[in-house]
Amino acid sequence: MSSRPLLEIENMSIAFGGLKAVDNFSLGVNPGAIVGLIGPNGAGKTTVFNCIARYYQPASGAIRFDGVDLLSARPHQVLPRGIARTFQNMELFRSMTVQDNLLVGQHCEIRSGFWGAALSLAGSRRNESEVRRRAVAVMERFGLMSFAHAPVSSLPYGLQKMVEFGRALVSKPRLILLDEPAAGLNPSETKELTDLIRRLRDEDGITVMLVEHDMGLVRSICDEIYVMDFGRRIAHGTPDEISRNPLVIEAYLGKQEPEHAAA
Ligand SMILES: Nc1ncnc2c1ncn2[C@@H]1O[C@H](COP(=O)(O)OP(=O)(O)OP(=O)(O)O)[C@@H](O)[C@H]1O
Repeated sequence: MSSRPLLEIENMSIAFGGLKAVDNFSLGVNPGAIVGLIGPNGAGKTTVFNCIARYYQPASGAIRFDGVDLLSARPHQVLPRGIARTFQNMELFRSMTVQDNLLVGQHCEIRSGFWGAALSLAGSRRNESEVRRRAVAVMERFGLMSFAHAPVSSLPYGLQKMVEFGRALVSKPRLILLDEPAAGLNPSETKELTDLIRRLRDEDGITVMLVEHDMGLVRSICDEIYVMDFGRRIAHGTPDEISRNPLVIEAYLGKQEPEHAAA
């Protein structure tokens, strides 16, 4: 295993108007790790993801992926570099089928646009069939095969979340960013999700970074946890260290119900 972090964020800051959403934040995610990013509502977690995904441009600081500067990348270059993500409020094409949702966003690999179709380029056909093969493999793994041709809107919420998760995997990312993957799931779906995330790391070697409010899930699968409050990093450590950290307890108890933080 390489000793260099796969993802490094160094002293990153970004403000919206006068609000420092992320304030001098640093983090390192080692290859093959499952890393949690937690904190009370509005702490800046999704903003960190949006900076990594290049939706937001930090005012200062650095982000490196596999040792290479990521801040010079445009949003559409992030997936080809090996970073995929899911969204807090699922961004799916609800009237499209499950299979088509899995293929959307893979256009960096399916190069069969106008010229590909017009010229019947062998290379573009090969790319397309490879991406389709991977989409089928993801549907099989996620129990979505029987819904392949159903519109996403016809699926129960838990399965819709699986579609979004699955879509992030079709590109075979090295790092996946999961934004509240367990939100809205019932306990048995959360258990399935937990097993799935663990298997992706153990069997596929995918590095995982997740933002999540379900502390049971975070504690059970994360190797390390970073805690944010008011845009700043207030703690970093193992799940046990984090659950005993007075700053973390104070950040949660000050803002949320005690049982939420202590869970
Ligand atoms: N595009 C934006 N414009 C203005 N303010 C923003 C923008 N994006 C985020 N913010 C603000 O930045 C702060 C951090 O937001 P962010 O969504 O990153 O928090 P979070 O930790 O993900 O919260 P939650 O757990 O509730 O999702 C919040 O005060 C939010 O209102």
